[in-house]
Amino acid sequence: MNKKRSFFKAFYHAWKGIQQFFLHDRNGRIHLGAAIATVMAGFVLHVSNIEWIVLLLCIAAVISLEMINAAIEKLCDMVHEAYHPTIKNIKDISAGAVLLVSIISVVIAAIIFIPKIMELL
Ligand SMILES: Nc1ncnc2c1ncn2[C@@H]1O[C@H](COP(=O)(O)OP(=O)(O)OP(=O)(O)O)[C@@H](O)[C@H]1O
Repeated sequence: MNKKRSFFKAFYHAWKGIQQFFLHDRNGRIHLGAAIATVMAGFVLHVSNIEWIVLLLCIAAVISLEMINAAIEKLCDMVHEAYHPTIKNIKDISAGAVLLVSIISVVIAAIIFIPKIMELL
């Protein structure tokens, strides 16, 4: 297979992964909803270019980490479905990474949005 073909094939598989996550994963749909709400708030509250960059980076960080977390969970379930302390440790650390970035993203969103909401009141 030539390089150009394999590049498009890899792109196609990655796109299928994104589709699978947003359509069939409960957390994927929740994160997609939160991302759409954030973007809508950005338009309504007229955020600046730099604020858009920060918000989009937060959205990308949270969603991509959640995708990796979902993949790790699936791998764990395939390798060892029954209870195992190491699986617990792996899943907890993976979920903790998502929680950490999510909390920081909420704080960043609050820093950007709250003053703009206050101005409207
Ligand atoms: N096989 C296992 N062995 C030990 N602990 C597990 C195991 N499976 C799940 N757990 C524990 O349960 C928690 C939740 O795991 P689970 O796989 O249900 O993920 P989740 O956060 O509920 O994600 P989702 O909502 O996507 O299913 C883990 O963080 C871990 O503490």
